[in-house]
Amino acid sequence: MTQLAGATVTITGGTGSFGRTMVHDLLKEGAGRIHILSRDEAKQDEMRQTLGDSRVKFFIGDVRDRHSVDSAMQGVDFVFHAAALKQVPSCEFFPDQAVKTNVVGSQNVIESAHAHGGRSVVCLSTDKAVYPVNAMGMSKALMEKTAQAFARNHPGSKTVVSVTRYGNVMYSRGSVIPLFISQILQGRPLTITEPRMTRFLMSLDDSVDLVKHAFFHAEPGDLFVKKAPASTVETLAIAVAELMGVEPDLRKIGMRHGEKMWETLLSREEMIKATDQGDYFRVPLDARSLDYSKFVEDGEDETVTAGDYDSNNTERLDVEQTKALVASLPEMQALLGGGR
Ligand SMILES: O=c1ccn([C@@H]2O[C@H](COP(=O)(O)OP(=O)(O)O[C@H]3O[C@H](CO)[C@H](O)[C@H](O)[C@H]3O)[C@@H](O)[C@H]2O)c(=O)[nH]1
Repeated sequence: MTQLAGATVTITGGTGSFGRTMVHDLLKEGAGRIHILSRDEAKQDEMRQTLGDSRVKFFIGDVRDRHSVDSAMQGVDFVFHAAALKQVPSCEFFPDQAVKTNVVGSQNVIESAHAHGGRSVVCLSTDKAVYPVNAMGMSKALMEKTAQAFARNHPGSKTVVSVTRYGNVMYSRGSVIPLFISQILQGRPLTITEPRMTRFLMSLDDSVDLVKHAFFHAEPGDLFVKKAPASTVETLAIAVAELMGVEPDLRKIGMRHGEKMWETLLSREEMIKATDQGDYFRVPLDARSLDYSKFVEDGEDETVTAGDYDSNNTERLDVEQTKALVASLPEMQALLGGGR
């Protein structure tokens, strides 16, 4: 029996793909109550009917509204904070909205969890928060800083706040694998932005593992990433085409606005401090309390020699390995098993 048995868990953004995967897992683990806080009543209703489990309670609200956050935190033990604005273009056009949800909203969640005596808060971040080039990544980077500042400024708190950073989720809504599949089904060429571009490849189950690892192992202000392989987009396109039984027909469209050639899960400054925990890297909080000298007068020599952990230098999958990984996804198995 894990520590989740009988526990009350609040999930913000609980009707999204991360939230749903987490709910299924928590129910299996014997969680006592699960509080879902989210904005969309239709999605909540659909989820309520599909789950049919009275342990899951639904709260309509918005992380921007502290009062609504408080109502979902009654009796809470664990908090998984997944609510976010995460689309690159919408955050680019409305950065103030990204700040309200991703930064101010996260602060509300953390402070509310603290006020309600929560044991552990895990905030979901993204590789796009490292060396960010777009407003989505920048606002997520500030969310991370907000979580770490809470830990630094509340040393005696019984609420442990940590961050998990995540790469691309394979088969998530609007992402490139379902796009390639729909292009294949329509007999169209696969659009590739830039063949050499690399991305970490992760599954939703990996994310649940990472969050649970953080729930139980985090010290205040810790940041965790799960090690993951990567492929180029060209390899990914060929792999999907071959799995679907068609000749790869690729059309290059060029890099899109606000994207990078590769993503970084840990910067070199973080890699210097990181400890290798097997499947995970843990980066402890930089707990120098308001020590301005480290930012101004004293540098660190190791920073020069250490390297990032990014989708170019992690394990690189070839076409066969990428096919095996994509074929293991439940969505892909349903598609291939059901015929085309
Ligand atoms: O037609 C396309 C579309 C995408 N890609 C490439 O495929 C990779 C993955 O693209 P996704 O769109 O699946 O993922 P992104 O890394 O671009 O980011 C996506 O996931 C983010 C969350 O991390 C945000 O939700 C964002 O808005 C969303 O586009 C990228 O290298 C991209 O350049 C192509 O080759 N062809």
